[in-house]
Amino acid sequence: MKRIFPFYPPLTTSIFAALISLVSAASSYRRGGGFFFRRGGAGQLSPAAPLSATLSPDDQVPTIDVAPLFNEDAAAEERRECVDAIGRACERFGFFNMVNHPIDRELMAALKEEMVAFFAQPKHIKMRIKRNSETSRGWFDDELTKQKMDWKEGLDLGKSNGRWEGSTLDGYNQFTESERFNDLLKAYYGQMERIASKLIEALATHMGVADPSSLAPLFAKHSSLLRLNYFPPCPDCDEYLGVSHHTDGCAITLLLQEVPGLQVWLRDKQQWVDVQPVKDALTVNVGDVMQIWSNDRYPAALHRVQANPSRERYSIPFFFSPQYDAIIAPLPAGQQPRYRPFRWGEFRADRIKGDYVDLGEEAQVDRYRRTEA
Ligand SMILES: O=C(O)CCC(=O)C(=O)O
Ligand SMILES: [Fe+2]
Repeated sequence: MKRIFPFYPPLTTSIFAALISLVSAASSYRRGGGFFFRRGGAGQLSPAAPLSATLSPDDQVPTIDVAPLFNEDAAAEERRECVDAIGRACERFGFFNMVNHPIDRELMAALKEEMVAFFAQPKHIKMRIKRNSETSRGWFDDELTKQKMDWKEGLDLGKSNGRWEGSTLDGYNQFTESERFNDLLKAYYGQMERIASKLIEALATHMGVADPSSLAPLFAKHSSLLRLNYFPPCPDCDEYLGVSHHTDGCAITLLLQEVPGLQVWLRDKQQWVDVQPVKDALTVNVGDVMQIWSNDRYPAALHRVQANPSRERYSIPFFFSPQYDAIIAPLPAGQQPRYRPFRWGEFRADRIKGDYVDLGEEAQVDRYRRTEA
């Protein structure tokens, strides 16, 4: 298969250092085992669990042309079809690939180039911006998902309360030493904000919210996270995953990925399905907040990333989350709400507590589920 990124020697030293590290940095955006996930025994969750051959082409994550959402001149019918396709994909898969999005291709290419150069630096340079007990943002190579070390490195950056500067419950940004890279990250983040807002509006439309633009104020001062992932080749793919199974704790995630490895748990087939990268597409998935807003109509997608024995992989998820003071509650009128309202910042703060100490199972949005529902 075509290598998308230039080859850089795997940074195995940092990974081994991470493996023997006593730091237990539980993920800020990880959890799994949602209520839709019926465990089929440990084997089903293990990295090497085989995919069954019973899938049909209908069971593949759909690719959707999203141009009508962004084109002012698009016919209403075209826009409706697009919204329908997105809604249906979110109901069944919690995932879709979107093509014909308006992201600047040159910006994407430049960002990828800088990302590869960043992770190729020696560990002691990356350590200068290591995330720590004061800030959840920066570089890391000690991510735990489901209390298990992920086979990857990452770099987290994002606005806090709508600003790049300052410190909030997520901590503060630690920028890289490359001004060009920092500028590209900010520019890309800006494009993600715009596209994610449109997708939120599309889903609000699909679920019949009276004013689909009414969610926009909940993101006015958001603290969404841009994460850069680097997955070095892994000598023991039977033992490790790039990222263990989890759902994303945001509203929706927009993911740039070019090398296979990502899989989603298909509930109706009770098996893992590859989320194949599509050229020039961005992959979108449903997070916990959207599950609650939709009152379970769009369940947060349970997904994982397989490790690869020979091939490097990079990915860039953008986790679009509401602002801290947003009250999250199911939106559809005329339905029994399955969750009680909660303040987003409270949940986020609890999740961050698990970042630096292994507190066992992380905070889950399921704690807001009404037992009588
Ligand atoms: O790398 C990917 O394809 C997905 C990564 C992911 O799920 C995450 O960072 O939350
Ligand atoms: Fe994820």
